[in-house]
Amino acid sequence: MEKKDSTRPHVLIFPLPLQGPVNSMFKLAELLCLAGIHITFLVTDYIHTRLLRYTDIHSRFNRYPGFRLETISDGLREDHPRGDRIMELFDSLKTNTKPLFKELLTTGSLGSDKGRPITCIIADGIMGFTCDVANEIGIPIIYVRTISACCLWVFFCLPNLIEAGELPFNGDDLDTPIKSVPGTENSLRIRDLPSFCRSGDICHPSIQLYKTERQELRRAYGLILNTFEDLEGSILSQMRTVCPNLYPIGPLHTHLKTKLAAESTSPAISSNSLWKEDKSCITWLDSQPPKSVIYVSFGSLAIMTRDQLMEFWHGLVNSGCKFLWVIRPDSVAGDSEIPAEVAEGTKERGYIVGWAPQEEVLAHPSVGGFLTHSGWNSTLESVIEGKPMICWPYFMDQQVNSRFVEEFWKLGLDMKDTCDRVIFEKMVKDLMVERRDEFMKSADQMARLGKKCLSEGGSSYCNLDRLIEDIKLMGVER
Ligand SMILES: O=c1ccn([C@@H]2O[C@H](COP(=O)(O)OP(=O)(O)O[C@H]3O[C@H](CO)[C@@H](O)[C@H](O)[C@H]3O)[C@@H](O)[C@H]2O)c(=O)[nH]1
Repeated sequence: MEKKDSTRPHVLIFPLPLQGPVNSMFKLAELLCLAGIHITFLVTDYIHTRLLRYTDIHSRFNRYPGFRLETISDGLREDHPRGDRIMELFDSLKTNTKPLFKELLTTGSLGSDKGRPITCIIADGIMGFTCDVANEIGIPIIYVRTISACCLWVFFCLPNLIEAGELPFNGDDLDTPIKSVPGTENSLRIRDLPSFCRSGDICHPSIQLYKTERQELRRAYGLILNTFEDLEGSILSQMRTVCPNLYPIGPLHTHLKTKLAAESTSPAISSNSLWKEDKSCITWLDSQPPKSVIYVSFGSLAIMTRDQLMEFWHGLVNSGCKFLWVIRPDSVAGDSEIPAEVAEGTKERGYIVGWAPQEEVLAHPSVGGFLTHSGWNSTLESVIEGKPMICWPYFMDQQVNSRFVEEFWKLGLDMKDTCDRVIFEKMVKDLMVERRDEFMKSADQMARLGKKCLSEGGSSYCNLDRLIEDIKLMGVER
């Protein structure tokens, strides 16, 4: 018998309002839409304004009649530098957005999509207030974390690190090995832990926030991760000992492309970018020899000093490699203009844009390597395209990711804690020429495994099927 509309699954998706998480949660939303699940996607007003300005999000989701975009306030002034002062954003979400979220779910329009109530919430696990509300009103919640499993595992182990006296760190030697993160074979050093772990203060707000992740994530029905077994299997096994119901369904962007291709549906032409994409760089790449270009981008939040910019510039020029460099207008501290020397000198050797269509860039045959800040989306996008990386982590999970790239996965070089033109020049030459074969062997293999896990019977394919089944059951049970 046909189920009544009111028992059809209707998922509310609420991402953390930052570029990386919004990006991957849209991919997840589209994967669920393809499975016939109704989605209400909740974004903050700030994110909504940028999506309307830089994407054609509405026409893109038009093909899914069950998709709706809704907005909520993050409680901050419009000109607040959210990306720069993330803890203030977190605090405001908890204080100001939480009551609005509850109101939307209990009295507002969210639950009234033609009589189809919300049957499941999928929210970023760092926004624990969503779980408070979900539990209060009796809606099952599944958490998502859009960082790597390896970083999340370090968060899970923070209480162990504190108990063992490895944190707070009051020493001088950042190469001190870490012993209280099982499964990492003592290969992590203090410098490879999330940046806030270097603080000698146990009361540091980030330590206080992330040390509760293990308990926090266990409050939810399960945890969705944008990763895959062949990449992070040993860490996922460790995580399952404390958080058994994991859904590793990544890499999400390729998972979506694979599903769309299987349905003979054209992939989305628009992106989820919160900046204006400059597609002219693709034309420039078209004119370059295969694998000759190093792509340089530090994601949506990282900020460098003018000195650091100049060190990178000289290193790139001295390496003799062509480069494509994303310099966001807000990415150089105190400077919105690219120095004339850099702009002028780049004409011969490379191309600079304010924001690139990154997935397309990394898939381009002319790109041979990636200088990245090691944000998790960028890392996965590089892994799946088989492009080796030089990692210059800026903060948080990026410190852990960059260590895994070099030490565990052998996919590139970790340049954390230094920004020196000579070191960088050598690394570019190693990545692109001298040690190319060594890196390409691991990169090709991991890219192959990353695609295989998305084909029928593959781990991410099966985990997505399981997630969809579980969501559908929640719809029937409510
Ligand atoms: O010119 C550009 C630069 C980036 N991107 C996209 O922007 C996203 C950037 O995401 P990510 O690489 O994860 O970096 P951040 O924007 O810095 O992401 C934040 O969120 C991530 C988790 O989602 C964390 O891993 C990071 O540490 C955190 O800084 C990626 O999908 C890129 O494809 C573009 O489209 N064009």
